[in-house]
Amino acid sequence: MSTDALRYQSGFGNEYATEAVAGALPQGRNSPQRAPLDLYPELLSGTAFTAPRHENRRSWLYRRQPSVVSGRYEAYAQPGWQTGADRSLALAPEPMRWHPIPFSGAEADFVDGMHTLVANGDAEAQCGLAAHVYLASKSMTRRAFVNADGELLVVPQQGRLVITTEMGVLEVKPGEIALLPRGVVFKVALPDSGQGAARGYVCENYGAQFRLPELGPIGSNGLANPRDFQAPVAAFETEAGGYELVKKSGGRLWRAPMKQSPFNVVAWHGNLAPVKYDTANFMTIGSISFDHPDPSIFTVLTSPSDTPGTANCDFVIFPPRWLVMEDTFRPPWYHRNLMSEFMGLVYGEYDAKPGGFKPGGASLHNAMVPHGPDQEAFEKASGADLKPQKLDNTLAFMFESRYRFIPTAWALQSPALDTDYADCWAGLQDKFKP
Ligand SMILES: O=C(O)Cc1cc(O)ccc1O
Ligand SMILES: [Fe+2]
Repeated sequence: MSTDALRYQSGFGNEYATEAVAGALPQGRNSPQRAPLDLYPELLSGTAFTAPRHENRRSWLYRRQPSVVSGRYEAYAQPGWQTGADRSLALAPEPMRWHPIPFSGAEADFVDGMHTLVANGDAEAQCGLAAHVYLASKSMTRRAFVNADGELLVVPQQGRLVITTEMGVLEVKPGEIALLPRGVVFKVALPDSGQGAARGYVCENYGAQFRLPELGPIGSNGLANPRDFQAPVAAFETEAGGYELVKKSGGRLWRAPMKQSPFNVVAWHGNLAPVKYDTANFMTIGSISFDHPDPSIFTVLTSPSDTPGTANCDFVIFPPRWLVMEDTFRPPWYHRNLMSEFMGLVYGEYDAKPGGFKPGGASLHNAMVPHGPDQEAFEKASGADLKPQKLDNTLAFMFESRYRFIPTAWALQSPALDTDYADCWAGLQDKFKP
């Protein structure tokens, strides 16, 4: 598959249709007695057949061999990739933070380089998510991956990724994100690997699929606009030879040999598709009067739970923006939240933690754990001249969930764990003047 001139189809959850060879898509029906070019029709369902129409996601793939043609699976060891909450862990209800997660020096591809930092919920119960960091130094070549446990939201922090999927190729760089549906086979190449390894964050969402948030009184435009999402056009590999398919299923990894490339889809149509999105296209809204608004105005995608407004996961970004609020403490307020907050930083500085939170690091503020600006941010913002100010060259993000996140043993034992994190608030004085 050539990546010279990647082409995309615009939109989020619309009915895409694409063929790498003209005439490969059947017309007027999905499954003719013999499909054009003798391809095999295969249905990929991302929701139950009977999901309401506005939530229903499925695509028809027309391929040289159906996915069922596969060797036998055997267990595959990847101890870094954990699934669901480990409730045996007694964890003090304290704020936690990690310095940039260091590269170990060990050669690893995107799958082997995946390390779970925190997880909640239960993949079998289809609720919750894991937040992973990938540390990858080599491309996947004759190796592909598929996840039956959840969809993957990939947030590159360092290095570009070329993500070859069954449905075509996506290229993403830091500042962009990729959303890979549950069940779609993909592999990840590192086009910049000569310049060092690739690092980024992944949200593995076991729950309802990410979708665009409701806009309410904002109206019919704004935040992440659907047309800025890009799905790939159909593309398939022609090189002969086998593959290893690694599959995550039931919290375990498995591998099977395949005689053919799984990237053999010649055409597809439907509304279930991998997509990419450039956060530079996010139409950011903020206060033009006073007060710091709730960060829900920065929601890019939301995975709802069965309680309205109480997300399984909100993917929220803190992009470059103007601050103009009058008589206002402009950074985030001190707060305690019912929801649990996992944060990462792609580049720049985060205004609540200008010194201590670094790109490639992470923080965790679980339900009702108090947090807010560190002392440095508090003092700067309480005395600042409130002229219009551009927060520029910055991109932080949050995976916010109704379920408490449990760090993994790997994250707790990591040298990147910032054991002095709470000291950033220790100097805040009682300045009350009765
Ligand atoms: O805690 C954080 O840094 C994230 C956050 C940002 C914000 O602007 C308001 C609330 C909130 O939880
Ligand atoms: Fe917060």
